[in-house]
Amino acid sequence: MTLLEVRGLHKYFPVGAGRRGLLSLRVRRSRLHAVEDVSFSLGAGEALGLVGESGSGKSTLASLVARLADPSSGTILLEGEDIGAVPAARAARAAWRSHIQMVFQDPYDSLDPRRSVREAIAAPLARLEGLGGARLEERVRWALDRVHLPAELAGRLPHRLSGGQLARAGIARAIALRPRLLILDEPTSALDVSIQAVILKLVDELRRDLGIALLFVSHDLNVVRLLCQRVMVMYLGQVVERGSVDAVLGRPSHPYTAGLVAAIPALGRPPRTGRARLTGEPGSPIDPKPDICRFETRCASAGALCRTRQPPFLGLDADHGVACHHPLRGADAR
Ligand SMILES: Nc1ncnc2c1ncn2[C@@H]1O[C@H](COP(=O)(O)OP(=O)(O)OP(=O)(O)O)[C@@H](O)[C@H]1O
Repeated sequence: MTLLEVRGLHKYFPVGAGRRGLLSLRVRRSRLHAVEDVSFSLGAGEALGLVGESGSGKSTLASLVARLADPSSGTILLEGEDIGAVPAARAARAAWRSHIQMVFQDPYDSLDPRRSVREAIAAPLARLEGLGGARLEERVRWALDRVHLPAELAGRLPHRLSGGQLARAGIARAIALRPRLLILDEPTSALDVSIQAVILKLVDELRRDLGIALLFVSHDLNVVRLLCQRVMVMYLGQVVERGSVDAVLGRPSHPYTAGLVAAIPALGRPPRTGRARLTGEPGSPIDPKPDICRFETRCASAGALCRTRQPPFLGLDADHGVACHHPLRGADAR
C-alpha cells in the first residue's frame, strides 16, 4: 500500500537583493533551487534512503515531507490526503501530525534542555492525542521500553544522558505518537561509531516490529545498503537515480551514483580510482541554466545533448530509473 506520494515538489529560496533587467521594470530576484521537481512514493513499512553530497537538497526535502517547511510548489499525499497544501504553521495542529515524525541529527533539536525525558515524550502525546493520567504514563513507558531506555532515566534532563541515551530518547519521543512515517536526518552522525551501529539496529527493529516507514537521510551508502530497501540519489536539488538498493548501488546507471559508489570505503580496501571517481565541485544551485544537465561539468560521458537539454527521467526496469542522456550499463558502472 502506498503511504506517501510526492509529486513535482519544488523548493526555492530567494537570495540576494534582486536585480532590475535593462529593459524591464520588474525586479528579478535570484533563486536558490534547493529541491527541484522531485517525485517518489513510499510504501507502508518500507525504508527509503536519501543520499547525495552536502548541499544536494536532502535535508530540505526531508523538512518539506515532515511539513516543517512549505514547498514552493508540488504535491505531498499521505494515504491519499493532500498534506502539502496545509501551511507548515498550521500543520503542527493537523489531525495527521502524529503520523509523520522526524528524528534530528542533534537530539537537542527535539529535546528541550529544561524538560525531563518523560516530559519531552509526554508533551506531544497530551497536545496531539489528548492523552492524560494512566494512559499517558502507559504510552511513555511503552515508548521507553521500545527503545530499550531504562525507566529510571525518564526523570533526567537531557544533559545528564549519554549520546546513545539521548538518541534513544529522541526516537522514543517520535515513536510514542505511533507514526506511520519516521523521517531520520543523519540520526547517528553525532555519535561514536560503536553506538551508531546499535542505534541503526534499533531503527531497523522498530520498522520491522511496528511497520513504520522510514525516510532515511544519510551520507553513508553502507548504512543505506544495510537499512533500506530503496534509495534515491540527489544532485543539486534533483533526483538523478532511484530504485531498489540492489539495483542502484549494485548497478549504478547515473555517472554520479557510480562516483558515490566508487568512493565507498569497503572493508579492507581503499576507495576505487579510475573512470567512476568523482572529481570537481558541484555547480551553483542559484539560478541554474534550465536547458543543461546539472552534472555535465563533472561528467566524463557528457556530450552536446547534455549541454542543451535536461535529461528526462527514464525507467530502466520496474523499480529503477535514471535521469541521464548517457546512462552507464554493465561494466561501465564499475
Ligand atoms: N533556509 C535556507 N535559506 C537559503 N538556502 C538554503 C536554506 N536551507 C538550505 N539552503 C540551501 O539549499 C541547498 C540544499 O541544502 P540542504 O541542507 O537541503 O542539503 P543537504 O543535501 O541536506 O546537505 P547536508 O548533507 O550538508 O546537510 C544548499 O545549497 C543550501 O545552502
